[in-house]
Amino acid sequence: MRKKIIAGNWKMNKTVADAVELANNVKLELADCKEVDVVLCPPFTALKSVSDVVSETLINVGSQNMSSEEDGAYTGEISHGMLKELFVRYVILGHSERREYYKENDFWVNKKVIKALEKNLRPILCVGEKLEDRENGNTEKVVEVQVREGLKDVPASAYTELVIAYEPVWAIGTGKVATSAQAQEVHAFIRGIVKDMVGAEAADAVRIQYGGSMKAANAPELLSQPDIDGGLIGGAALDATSFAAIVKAAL
Ligand SMILES: O=C[C@H](O)COP(=O)(O)O
Repeated sequence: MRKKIIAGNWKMNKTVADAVELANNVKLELADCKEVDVVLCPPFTALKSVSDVVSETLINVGSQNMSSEEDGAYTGEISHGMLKELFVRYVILGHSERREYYKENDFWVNKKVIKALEKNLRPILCVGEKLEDRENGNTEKVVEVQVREGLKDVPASAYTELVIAYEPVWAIGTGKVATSAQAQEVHAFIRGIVKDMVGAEAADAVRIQYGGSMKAANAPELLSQPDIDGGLIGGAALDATSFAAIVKAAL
């Protein structure tokens, strides 16, 4: 039985003061939540403060990116060591906004996934098709390449640690949520690719989150699908009550 995982991706929102307030409000609702893995992913600037707020709770902290390199002359980058020092446990990698606006490609995303696993951080690998891919019938083709390339050379034993987030780009921040049937179909497809890559045991163990306009109202149906193991939440994670309602839907 896979434990559900609900992660809030705060994206480029929240000053340190706002982040502390939000984390405190989430803590009031979810500090002792054992049944679901809860992860807060604030901007880099608020990681330390949010880690401090949730330090005595079961809530995890994640970052929204990570460098594939160790350290050195990489202006603007943040390394695994810097994140671990702030008690970061999860790293979102290959989010569609990074792929689209910062031209991150599967090669670099894969390097980051490998580095994160090597350093005992848990990658959340984001994959998903654009609207034109879906309209042209290319959803599976696009998602398959992102999964195979993003997870290239990852051993079967690591699939209990990593998380895949299926985020149809057309559903992100648009209010257009994939239907539970559409999402389930792609999640089952992704699990099939993992099975083909590294075997049935890893495919059964890997957690696959859905992301894209998930909120309290649609979460119960999405989360009741057999291959949907959680959510990567954007907009609805910026409010503690709505985020907590999604976590409660996963119980
Ligand atoms: O990382 C989160 C996703 O991009 C979903 O964002 P959203 O819930 O605002 O659509």
